[in-house]
Amino acid sequence: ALAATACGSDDKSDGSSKSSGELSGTVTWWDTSTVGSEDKVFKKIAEDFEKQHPKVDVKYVNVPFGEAQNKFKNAAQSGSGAPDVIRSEVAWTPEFADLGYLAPLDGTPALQKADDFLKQAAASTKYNGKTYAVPQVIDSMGIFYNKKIFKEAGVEVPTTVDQLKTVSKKIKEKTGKTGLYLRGDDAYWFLSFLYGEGGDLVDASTKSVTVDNPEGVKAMKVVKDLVDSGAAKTDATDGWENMQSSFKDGKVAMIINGPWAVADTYAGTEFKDKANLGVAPVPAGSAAQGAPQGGHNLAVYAGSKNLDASYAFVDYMTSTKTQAQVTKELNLLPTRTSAYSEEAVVDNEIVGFFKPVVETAVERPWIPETGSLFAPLVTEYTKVLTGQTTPEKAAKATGDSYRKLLKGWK
Ligand SMILES: C[C@H]1O[C@H](O[C@H]2[C@H](O)[C@@H](O)[C@@H](O[C@H]3[C@H](O)[C@@H](O)[C@@H](O[C@H]4[C@H](O)[C@@H](O)[C@@H](O)O[C@@H]4CO)O[C@@H]3CO)O[C@@H]2CO)[C@H](O)[C@H](O)[C@@H]1N[C@H]1C[C@@H](CO)[C@H](O)[C@@H](O)[C@@H]1O
Repeated sequence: ALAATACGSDDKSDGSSKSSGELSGTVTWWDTSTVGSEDKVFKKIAEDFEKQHPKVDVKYVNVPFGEAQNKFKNAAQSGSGAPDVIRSEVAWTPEFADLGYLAPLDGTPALQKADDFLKQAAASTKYNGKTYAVPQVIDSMGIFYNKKIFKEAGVEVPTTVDQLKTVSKKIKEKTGKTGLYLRGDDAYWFLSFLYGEGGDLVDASTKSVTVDNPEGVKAMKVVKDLVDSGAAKTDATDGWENMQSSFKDGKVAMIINGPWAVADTYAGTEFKDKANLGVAPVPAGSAAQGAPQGGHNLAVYAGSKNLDASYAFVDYMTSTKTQAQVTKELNLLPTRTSAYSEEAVVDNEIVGFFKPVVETAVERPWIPETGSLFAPLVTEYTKVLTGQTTPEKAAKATGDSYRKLLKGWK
């Protein structure tokens, strides 16, 4: 069991007494994991923590990914209703830290064996020299493909955008199915094509906006061409559901996705036989190949009335053993180096594929504004894919929005 820190008075006004080092009180945890596939695993692990700390009551609250960020900011700002612990997406963490909403964790029981965390995962938890969260999962993206359809069409997995078009054409001819479902309502699905043209959204080292560089315009042309050529299909809304159901029902041969989608994908008719799911690197563009880095951290609300139990909970939820259990049950990638030598992780095929992908994933700038780059981008990205604007106009409009957001950037 996790020994609480022995310092401090036995009885605290906030009801979290630590007599004889025992933790007590309530820890409210906002989890953003996917309901129906991930949430039950995380809920069960939280209950295991309660068994180790009978006087602690973990109030598990599942808050949808699309709502949690603003919900937390509103609650933290108003000083009421914020949880003790939040599952803070990698881009939310620097923003929450900058706003003063997160408790620094250096030197607390929440952050044990800090050098055991992958450096890419730890990067999003550091802000102004302090650590404001503990990495829980790290992820990136790859091509998910249906081996049966590929076999039927007699094609190999594409390694470039050009091959993606050729392969999709052949799949259409041989099976009548569309090659790729390209998610059109979430700009995260644009990034690997942007990186493939040698572009990026911004360059934090020179404080310059780069999304409207020629590489950015080219990438917008690439994704437009995938849809216009019939290689890919897309939707302006309900992208997650449409992408997952098209792939799970065998209506498309490929999607681009990450480890967080594996549990849901395996529930599809096409993947009852898990061996039918193949995963491969995202296709290279004309200049480069690269996938974005994502993931989630656990952070403690600066205004928590039960810091001691919250620290212990975060440590438990991100421990080597817990990470190995999450990999075993959900195929998610650990953030602790030590977890990668746990038996359940060593043999995991999804981890085997995504570990090198994560290690070479394109680093994002962990500045407070980094998460805010997606809303203006998705507006233009969706319009390009649905023929409502041109690649040139979309890139320029996005760049202009970024220059308003990033004061003083070129
Ligand atoms: C627009 C958003 O832009 C950015 O988000 C980026 C994000 O930065 C990228 O990294 C990437 O995230 C990956 C993610 O890394 C990857 O793990 C996975 O996550 C899985 C979980 O694995 C799965 O367990 C489950 O949770 O489900 C998760 C999601 O499936 O997939 C994610 C990609 O989906 O892509 C995000 C963009 O989507 C902003 O950060 C905001 O989120 C912003 N939304 C705000 C917008 C506000 C109004 O404007 C609104 O008022 C606000 O309330 C909204 O918050």
